[in-house]
Amino acid sequence: MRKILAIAGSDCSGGAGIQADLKTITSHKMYGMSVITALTAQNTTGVFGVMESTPDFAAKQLDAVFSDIYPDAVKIGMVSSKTLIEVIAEKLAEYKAKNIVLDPVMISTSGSKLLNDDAIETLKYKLMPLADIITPNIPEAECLSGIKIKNKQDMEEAALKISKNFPGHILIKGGHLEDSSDDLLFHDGMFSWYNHEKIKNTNTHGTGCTLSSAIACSLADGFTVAESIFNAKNYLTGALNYNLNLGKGRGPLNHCWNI
Ligand SMILES: Nc1ncnc2c1ncn2[C@@H]1O[C@H](COP(=O)(O)OP(=O)(O)OP(=O)(O)O)[C@@H](O)[C@H]1O
Ligand SMILES: Cc1ncc(CO)c(N)n1
Repeated sequence: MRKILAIAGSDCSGGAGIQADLKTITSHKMYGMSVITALTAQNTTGVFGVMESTPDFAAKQLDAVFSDIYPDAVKIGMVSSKTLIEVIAEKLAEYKAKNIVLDPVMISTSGSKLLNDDAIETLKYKLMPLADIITPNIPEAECLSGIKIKNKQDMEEAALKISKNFPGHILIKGGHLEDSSDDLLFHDGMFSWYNHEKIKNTNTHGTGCTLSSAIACSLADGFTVAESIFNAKNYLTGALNYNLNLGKGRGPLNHCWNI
């Protein structure tokens, strides 16, 4: 049984965060574990409150997991503060965690801030170096690169800029583009595009969390990063295509589609 650890925030409405991660991991028939970095009060319409874990308590959770059931892959999502990022980076290095997928969560689909401004540098220089792959969406790639992204050419330019500080795989997700949702992978000087038909479904809450967890599952199974992205996109397409329609805003995905 493959074991996957998700380090992320809780979304009480079940669409994003730890809930999306654990649903994705279970749908892959793997064993999911969680280190919860924050509780959020949110639903399909917005984020109404955030209560962070203390850094000490996050460290205790990481010790409890790593000292007992060593994960085959780790997905990192929402980590909102500098001190939390620091403690997570220290623990992942101490335990020599492998197959690390970092989704640098900054803002929710509904537009709420999930990362403090003073934590961006720590994310860039302490957590990113530990990751095998980072999966920023367009606003996150803009923040990491300092480039305004309006089209696919800008995505390539942003990836090149991010690669100056990060040698791993950079997947810029295109879900926020108007006329496509193509994702760009940059690694070792090479661009690869994951072209995909844009599905007519506005219920996209948790797509980013789902994609990064699904990538972690395939990495744990021994697939390469490029293969893992391909598998994860297939999983995500199934969950989006189901057209689940819950809540009054941007609803969640259906993780039961392939069980
Ligand atoms: N309408 C769509 N049709 C097909 N794929 C989509 C669609 N919307 C998003 N995706 C895919 O979902 C994944 C996540 O993309 P997106 O850019 O929305 O991430 P995100 O903003 O981090 O997600 P989240 O809503 O969880 O914050 C990408 O692989 C993207 O291509
Ligand atoms: C807890 C959490 N993590 C990530 C996101 C981004 O979708 C969210 N909305 N909530």
